Amino acid sequence: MAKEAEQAAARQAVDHGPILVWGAGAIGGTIGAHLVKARHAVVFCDVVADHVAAIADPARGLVIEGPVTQFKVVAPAATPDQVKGVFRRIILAVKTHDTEAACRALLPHLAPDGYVLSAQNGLCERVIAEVCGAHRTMGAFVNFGADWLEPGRITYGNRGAVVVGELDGEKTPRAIALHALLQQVFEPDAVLTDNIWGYLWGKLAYSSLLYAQGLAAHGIADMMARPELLPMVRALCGEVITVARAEGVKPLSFNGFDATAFGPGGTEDAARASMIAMEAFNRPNGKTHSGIWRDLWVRHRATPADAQIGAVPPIGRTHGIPCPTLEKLIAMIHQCERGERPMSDANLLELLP
Ligand SMILES: NC(=O)C1=CN([C@@H]2O[C@H](COP(=O)(O)OP(=O)(O)OC[C@H]3O[C@@H](n4cnc5c(N)ncnc54)[C@H](OP(=O)(O)O)[C@@H]3O)[C@@H](O)[C@H]2O)C=CC1
Ligand SMILES: CC(C)(CO)C(=O)C(=O)O
Repeated sequence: MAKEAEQAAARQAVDHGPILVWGAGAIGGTIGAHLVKARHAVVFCDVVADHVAAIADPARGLVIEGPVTQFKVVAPAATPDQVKGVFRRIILAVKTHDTEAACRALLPHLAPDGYVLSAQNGLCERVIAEVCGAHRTMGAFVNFGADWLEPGRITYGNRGAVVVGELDGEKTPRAIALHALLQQVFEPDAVLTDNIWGYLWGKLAYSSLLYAQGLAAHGIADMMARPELLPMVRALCGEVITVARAEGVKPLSFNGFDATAFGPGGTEDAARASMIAMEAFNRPNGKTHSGIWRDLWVRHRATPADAQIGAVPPIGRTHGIPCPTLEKLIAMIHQCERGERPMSDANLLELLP
């Protein structure tokens, strides 16, 4: 069957009813707003009552702004206790550490033949599968940049990789349909993969660099432009990728991040080239600093460190793989959360092996 015909058949078979976006912040709000703009029925759910009120209010609405696009949509929105109905497609975009609580709250609204798509960082698909069932869990990897500014306002800072895939790698009709939908309404370069775990572990390795940036004053591109940090970058990514390989996962590359360069046999030259490529990807971006930096220094709230990169050292221990640089980074992040360590570019030097 031709690709277009296959996508159309898949859509007809599985695209029924409105999409519920659970967690309407930077990521959920940006994807959901694009769906609404393309005239798809979307219901937003978020715990921030004033954000919910803004999205549903024609006088306020959900505004997407920034260098990529600017528009406003108005859509039905509710706090978790107000959500009504059962949905076949739920996009989950809460912070990693809120995943289990959100899954338990959304469970009554998930159709028996529906699915939850994790538009998140970390290994959230494991948690969703535990609560909702593996057959009702779809994987996603997102690397576009967005920030929630205030109720009803989100900056879409830069395009980035968007990937979807079933946990077992099968190209099911629902995965084909969802991929086609995201390509049409949001990211033309969206990818349908048979190795979603490879992308998720790749993003975990990249995320370790985003956590490191969270300790510093300068942004992601500036951190990648510091050659003296190459050993830190190699140590952090190397630890994550070594654990991934022990788990039987082959981490994948994206947006300048070269998973091979940081894996077994990866050379210093290849790692340096990847740092340069990551700098080039991030340099023009409207989102200059990581979400972790924003949690620490703008929103003054706890980061998802333990639920995200913090998941790696315990998995490493089951394989006898130590992760000393990651553990040091997590401890430093917690010092920042407690107000015991100021933001400083010099923090990164402490992570040199
Ligand atoms: N922002 C970015 O550029 C990127 C983010 N990611 C990942 O995407 C995921 C979402 O992050 P992001 O959009 O930035 O986060 P945001 O904090 O902007 O949005 C999450 C929203 O979900 C709300 N929320 C928390 N708990 C619940 C719940 N139980 N039910 C419903 N809503 C809830 C939050 O409220 P409250 O604030 O009160 O907790 C917040 O409004 C994370 O895993 C992140 O790491 C991935 C790539 C890029
Ligand atoms: C910086 C970004 C958008 C990846 O490029 C990210 O994933 C984050 O802030 O958590």
